[in-house]
Amino acid sequence: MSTHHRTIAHVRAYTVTGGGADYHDQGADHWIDDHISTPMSVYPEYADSRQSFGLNVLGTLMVELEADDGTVGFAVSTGGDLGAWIVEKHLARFLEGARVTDIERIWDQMYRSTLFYGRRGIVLNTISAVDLALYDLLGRLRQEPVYSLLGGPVREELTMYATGARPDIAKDLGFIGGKMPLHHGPADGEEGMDQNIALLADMRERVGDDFWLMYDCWMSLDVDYATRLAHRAHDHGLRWLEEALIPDDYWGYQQLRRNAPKGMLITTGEHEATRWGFRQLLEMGCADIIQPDVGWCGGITELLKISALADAHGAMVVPHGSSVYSYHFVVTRTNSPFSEFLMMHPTAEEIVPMFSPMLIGEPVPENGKIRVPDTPGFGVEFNPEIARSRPFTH
Ligand SMILES: C[C@H](O)[C@H](O)[C@@H](O)C(O)C(=O)O
Ligand SMILES: [Mg+2]
Repeated sequence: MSTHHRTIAHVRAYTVTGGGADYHDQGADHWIDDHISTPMSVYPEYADSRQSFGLNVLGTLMVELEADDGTVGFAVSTGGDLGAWIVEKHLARFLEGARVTDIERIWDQMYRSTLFYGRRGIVLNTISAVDLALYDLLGRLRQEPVYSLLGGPVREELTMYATGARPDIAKDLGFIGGKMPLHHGPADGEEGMDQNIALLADMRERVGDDFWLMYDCWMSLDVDYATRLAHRAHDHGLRWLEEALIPDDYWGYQQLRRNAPKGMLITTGEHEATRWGFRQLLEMGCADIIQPDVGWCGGITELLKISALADAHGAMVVPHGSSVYSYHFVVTRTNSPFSEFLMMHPTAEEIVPMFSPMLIGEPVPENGKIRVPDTPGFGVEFNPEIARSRPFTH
């Protein structure tokens, strides 16, 4: 029977804790939780650790789809119990019995049916996970990698930059640039601002003039602070300033991009979702690079639309994290010239797979490049040694 006639027989949603797709859920003493500037830094009791205000409360959501011939596709995103409930109690009805190839209709039904409580956030993370699982299933049924389903690769391998505390080590590992978390925001005053600049200056000294350095501000600044930071950081060759403001402040981003020194890129979109959210960013001229996370913005089905919109606006699309799910997309688009690799080693000194230890076969950069797996679907398997639970059924 051709794939076109295959239907989805079973939908199952599992949750997993301890790293993986919820990569912020790490142990103690990890660089990713070490006094990073956040929107909660205005409250001193939550300034030292993001886990202290609950960044890791969600956990990983794993969606498994089984076709009527027993073929199983899966995907993971951030979503935990809440996502599992949405899949089992609400979205499963649009999947079971539907044709595996009806991806567009399924997305539309998931989106429309959840509008009264959805639109973005956890609901879009969940819709994304289902959509990615559908692509994985379709790839496995057709025995093709997902990038082939998307029109095929436009390049042989991906060029990667690293996000972590040690751009100097990232340079030695062959990455094209290093993005550091910003440690101090407005609540830390001018002293904090000086420390931000001192760290950047120190890194610039270590990596030389040609290596890209970026600051990830994780939604924690205001326009005035971000503008001043951008101008001081420009003296040290900062390539881009990322997610300086809260995602809802489109007007602030518009102003910041106007204020930024010539040559410095303003980037955002990691916590934005759907073609409509990105339309707002693009039409208002908020960013030079948009950074949708394919596990949060609506999945591949939505990222295709977001990417086309961005292309027409002359903006690059450099997806946030999301491992194989973004690699298969990025390799098919000319307006996504490079990719992010999140350094999940506790001190960012070694390369470990981004969603480690959850996936088997997850590719890692070698000399700063990734070859996207050509095995069916996204080319990864769920690690059977990882405990998962199924909190709800239907
Ligand atoms: C390093 C940042 O604070 C975040 O943890 C990370 O998720 C991010 O924003 C990124 O762009 O990778
Ligand atoms: Mg970021």
